[in-house]
Amino acid sequence: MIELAELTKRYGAKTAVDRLTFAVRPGVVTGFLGPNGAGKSTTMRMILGLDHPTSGRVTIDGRPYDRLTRPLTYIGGLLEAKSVHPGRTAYHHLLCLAQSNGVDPRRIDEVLDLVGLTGVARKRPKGFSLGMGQRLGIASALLGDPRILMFDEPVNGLDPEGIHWIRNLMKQLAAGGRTVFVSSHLMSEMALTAEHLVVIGQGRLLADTSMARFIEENSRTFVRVRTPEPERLRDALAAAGVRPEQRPDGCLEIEGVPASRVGELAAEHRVVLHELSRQQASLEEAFMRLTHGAVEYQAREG
Ligand SMILES: Nc1ncnc2c1ncn2[C@@H]1O[C@H](COP(=O)(O)OP(=O)(O)OP(=O)(O)O)[C@@H](O)[C@H]1O
Repeated sequence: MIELAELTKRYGAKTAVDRLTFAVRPGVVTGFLGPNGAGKSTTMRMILGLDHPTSGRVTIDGRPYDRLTRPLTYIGGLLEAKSVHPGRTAYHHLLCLAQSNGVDPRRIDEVLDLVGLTGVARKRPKGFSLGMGQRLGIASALLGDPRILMFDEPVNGLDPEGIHWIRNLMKQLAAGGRTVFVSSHLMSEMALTAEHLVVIGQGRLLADTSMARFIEENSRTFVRVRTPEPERLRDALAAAGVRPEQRPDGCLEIEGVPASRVGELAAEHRVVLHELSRQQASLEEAFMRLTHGAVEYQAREG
């Protein structure tokens, strides 16, 4: 488990991370979201001991990162910035990490195989594509077979097959009881991967909740109906105290009543329906609604 308590980081007058308190628990993939500059990378760097908090603390299974012996066996991290020595082959990069963390070198072939880099193990990463670099970063994170994994934008540069692979890998790791904490700007991808969400804006915690609840609480859910007899349906609904809203495309929208009830009322009054569906906003819409006031860098519309 990763635990943050009042974690704060200031750069001069700029507060990048502002009293963040939350826990990332095992068993589910936890998504970490926030607009550009919200403080996600700074938070992740502090978790891995790469940046020192101005105040507050963060612990990995109860201990700060710099107090872990053989840290790679506790937490594996993939951060956006590449930290691969350009002169070493992929295999040697992993070997150095294994040796400094007391990891059995036999694990190297396992992780290279797992990320699909066995064929280029003896090549230098400077010739790697962005996607191959990401895969090597993921191999490094998995090397110590840690209970906690943290990925900053892991799908960056990956092709659709690679994205599918990393999504399933994260889900499998979580299903096996590991703690998986992942940031991404791709909302559709996050919606498919994470079960729990932590959302920050301007360094502050905005939400720490399940994916389903996050969407429900930050969006409008309604029933959409299309009928060739809108007046008759409107009367049938009005008789039951339900007031639909007419949309320019001819559909009716109804809030606060389940789709099943709308269908029953239409059936009772023998009104033909061409469409009856429950509409819920996407994660992207819910995210935009919640973070609207916390966006630091915003382009002008138009
Ligand atoms: N070394 C630094 N010195 C000064 N300011 C910094 C430094 N690192 C980060 N910041 C500032 O702290 C804030 C948070 O940055 P951070 O990179 O953590 O955000 P982020 O959520 O990861 O953003 P993005 O989604 O764009 O990657 C930003 O305003 C950034 O400019």
